[in-house]
Amino acid sequence: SSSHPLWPEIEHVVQQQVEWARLGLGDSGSGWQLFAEDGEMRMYRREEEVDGMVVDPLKAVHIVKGITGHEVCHYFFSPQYRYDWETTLEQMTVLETISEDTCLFLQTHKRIWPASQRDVIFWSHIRHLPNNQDRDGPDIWTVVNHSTEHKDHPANSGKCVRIFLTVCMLCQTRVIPPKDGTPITRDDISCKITYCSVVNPGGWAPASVLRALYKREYPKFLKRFTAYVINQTKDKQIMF
Ligand SMILES: CC(C)(C)c1cc(CCc2ccccn2)cc(-c2ccc(S(=O)(=O)CCO)cc2)c1
Repeated sequence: SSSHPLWPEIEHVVQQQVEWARLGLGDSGSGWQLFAEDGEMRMYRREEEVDGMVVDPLKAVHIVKGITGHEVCHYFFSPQYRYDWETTLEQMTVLETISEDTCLFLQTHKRIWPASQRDVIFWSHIRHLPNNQDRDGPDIWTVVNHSTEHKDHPANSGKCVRIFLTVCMLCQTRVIPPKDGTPITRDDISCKITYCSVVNPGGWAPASVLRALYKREYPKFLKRFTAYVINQTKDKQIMF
């Protein structure tokens, strides 16, 4: 509900992330390095450090056939599916259901050797930005996850190092209606995904270790997640 204390921050961060995700990668001078490619998926990162810690922003663009942006965002946002696709997840708790499109999560992730175990608290918001203003404008679905504090779970109070993240999953659905006017099937749809992520690993971890971990884990994550959505939706009615 828009009266929740987090609402102004949610509104601001969602607008900012949608703008950021919709920006291209700029010219080569903007520092984005292509570090992973797999079929239609292209993953870019920039090398950035904050207080000596690696916080390399990541931007991935992927085009997936047979699913819609609404379906991608539905499976990314909804807590009930997360253990199916988030394999680094050890424990997920919904601390608060702020509204039907906004939740507060506490997640502990499995330890990724040699870094120590991490946890994260973030709000997650799903939003449909229809293109009703101009017909051929993009119809966008997005999920934004952004770290926040919680009075009952102070950072670094237990066994885990607290990480901080901002993640935006932005999707644009493309439909090519069949010429003969027959109903649209999954062969006629595709989804352009822009996934932006900045993960601050919290406690100190060697830059080389983190960069190797990011390089290995991120491509796996996006491939696994999109394959999961394809598999979950293949025999279901299209969710536009
Ligand atoms: C390695 C990397 C892929 C960057 C990574 C490592 C870890 C585990 C914690 C961690 C971080 C840094 C170093 C070691 N372990 C967590 C995450 C992470 C967590 C959450 C989300 S989310 O968008 O909120 C989807 C819901 O889970 C995305 C990414 C990423």
